[in-house]
Amino acid sequence: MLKNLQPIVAASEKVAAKVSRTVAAGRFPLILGGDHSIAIGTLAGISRHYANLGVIWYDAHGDLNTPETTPSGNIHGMPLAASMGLGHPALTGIGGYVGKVKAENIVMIGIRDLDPGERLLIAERKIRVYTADDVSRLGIARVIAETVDYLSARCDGVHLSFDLDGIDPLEVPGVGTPVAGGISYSDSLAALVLLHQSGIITSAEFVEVNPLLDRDDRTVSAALALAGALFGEEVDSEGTCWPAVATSSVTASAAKR
Ligand SMILES: NC(=[NH2+])NCCC[C@H](N)C(=O)O
Repeated sequence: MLKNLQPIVAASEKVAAKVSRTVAAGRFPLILGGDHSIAIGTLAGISRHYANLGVIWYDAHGDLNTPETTPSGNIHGMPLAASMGLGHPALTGIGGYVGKVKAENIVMIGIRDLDPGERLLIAERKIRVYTADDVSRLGIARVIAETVDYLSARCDGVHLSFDLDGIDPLEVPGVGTPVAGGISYSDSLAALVLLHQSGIITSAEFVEVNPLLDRDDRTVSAALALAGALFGEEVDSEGTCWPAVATSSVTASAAKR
């Protein structure tokens, strides 16, 4: 059983059409979710403009389930599979074509919660994965450098699909499916600075921000700072990004007075 299939199909078609127009107009599509099912629409809208769209999937989860493998029926666990052409035809066919992303053009970062069917798919299709543990072991700078090298050699555009649950939930609690042991917020911010410097990112989305589950707006602020970093906003020595802290530092210094 797929939960909320019809409303998600309708929303995905709308997102796909709008995002496609944005790319066609030569502008940078930035999509803010919403749960990760939104990626079905964004990738459908973007990929038609590229021969080999690369995807960086920054996430705790694989989101590679199909109706056969899903443990929950939640479509936000399926967007990457659907974009590869696997799953329910109503989802794989969004935008009027099937197969938006090729397995060899995907790099997953932060992964630490995979269902059995997802593990199988990753192994079969040889999808490139950096787990959260790989990031601690290799360092974020090396992971991003390898990702940039790998994708820039084969892709004519790169979409960043950034799920806030890729970051450790102790730092960003406002997500629906938190998994312990995530990438630190400061490493994540560093990743976005490095991606900005690489110049390879041609579209991006930030998803799974749920203000109802947030504490002290931490997740909302993090998402704003990460998006800012992707566009070259300055990050200070503490790893905070100016647009997100501008108000809070003013309040903090006002409070001290
Ligand atoms: N975008 C997400 N938060 N996905 C979580 C997916 C969790 C689980 N693997 C499922 O398919 O139900």
